[in-house]
Amino acid sequence: MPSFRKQTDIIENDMVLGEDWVPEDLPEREAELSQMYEALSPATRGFTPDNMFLYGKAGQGKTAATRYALNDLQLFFEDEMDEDLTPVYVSCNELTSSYQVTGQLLVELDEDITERPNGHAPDILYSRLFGHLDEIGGTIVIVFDEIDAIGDDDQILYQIPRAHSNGKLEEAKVSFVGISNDFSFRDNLSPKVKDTLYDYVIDFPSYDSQQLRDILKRRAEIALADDVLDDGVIELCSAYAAKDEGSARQAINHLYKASKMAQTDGDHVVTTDHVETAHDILKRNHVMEGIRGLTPQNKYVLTAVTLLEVREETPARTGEVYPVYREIAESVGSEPLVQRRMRDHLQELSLHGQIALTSQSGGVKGGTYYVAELNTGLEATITVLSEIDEAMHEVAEDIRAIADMKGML
Ligand SMILES: Nc1ncnc2c1ncn2[C@@H]1O[C@H](COP(=O)(O)OP(=O)(O)OP(=O)(O)O)[C@@H](O)[C@H]1O
Repeated sequence: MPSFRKQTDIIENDMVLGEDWVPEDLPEREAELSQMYEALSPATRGFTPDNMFLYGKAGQGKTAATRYALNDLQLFFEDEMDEDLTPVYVSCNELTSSYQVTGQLLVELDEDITERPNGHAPDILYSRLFGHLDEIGGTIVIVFDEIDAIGDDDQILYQIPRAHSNGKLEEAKVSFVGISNDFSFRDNLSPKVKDTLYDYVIDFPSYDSQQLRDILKRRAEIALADDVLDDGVIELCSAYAAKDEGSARQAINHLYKASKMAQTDGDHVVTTDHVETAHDILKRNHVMEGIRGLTPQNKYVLTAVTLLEVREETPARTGEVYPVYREIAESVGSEPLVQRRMRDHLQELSLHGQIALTSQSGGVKGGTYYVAELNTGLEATITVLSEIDEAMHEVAEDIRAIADMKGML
């Protein structure tokens, strides 16, 4: 049973290590910020700022830079301008159409609207949106995070820049910042949207290990007590993040988790051992999140590959995975797919990173074929599979028993 015990004072400010903290300084993003300031600068002369798209992998400071620039512009407006600057942040995650994004914008702008409107004609929704924006007035910058979720349904990116000339907006000067991890999104916009946008496209290249170290040092100075980090802690957190995607979020999470562990253990110093353990936990959480998001069929196919793994029968060909998958699907009361469809699921799992598919040539008939093996931690995978439901729990625990017996865990 857990119990409370006296903790040491390693972390002085948890919020500084949290996701919403906006850093006071982003020296690694000076070049990107200066392009962003250029795009926003028309606002300081009373004109509509230019639209922009920010691209880069996860944790590269796109959101932090946007908040930083807009906070700064807001201060400028307070001191120098007769009108307000209003930033509006919308997460487009899971919003797959311009209609849904417009609905979400209405929810953000109007406190009386608690649910995204549904069933109205798009024009009505746009009129309501522009009516609200005009009521707010001044300069408004809408930040669309994960804008690529809308796919090719990109009307909203046409509506905003054209709203004045189409007579839909009278007062407010509105532009947007689109944030995305998908580099091809801007190129794949419809020609109508591309023609309308006067935009900046700003790339955020991935941080290297040295940059991640600098980011961590600055963060540790504000968040942690003095002299609580052992030699090598910052370096190890940065190295783990750099080895993956160079995400500052990942580096900060390693430091935060390791510091929390040291603190709850009653230690006075964070050591590289704490970082190693933090890394294992974060990696495991990541595996778990990935598996939880899979469809049931994907999970059965993954279970089959996991069983083959503990039987030491991987890498396995599709034809070898299939009977195992079939038996698992049937044992949990699900209709098995035909082999060809199951192969599609193997491919999906390989795209998501849970299994590795390697092509091999030769075989009886010649040509190439694929072999599959597990690409995630065995124990974490079995644990998540066992949490799906009662039937899967039994299957997964049988797999765990074999792995245990063979000393694989
Ligand atoms: N140059 C930097 N200096 C200090 N902190 C940074 C820097 N870059 C990123 N961070 C921090 O890293 C974390 C992730 O950054 P942010 O959310 O801006 O990434 P992002 O590129 O928007 O990622 P995503 O696409 O996943 O949303 C935040 O806590 C942010 O404050």
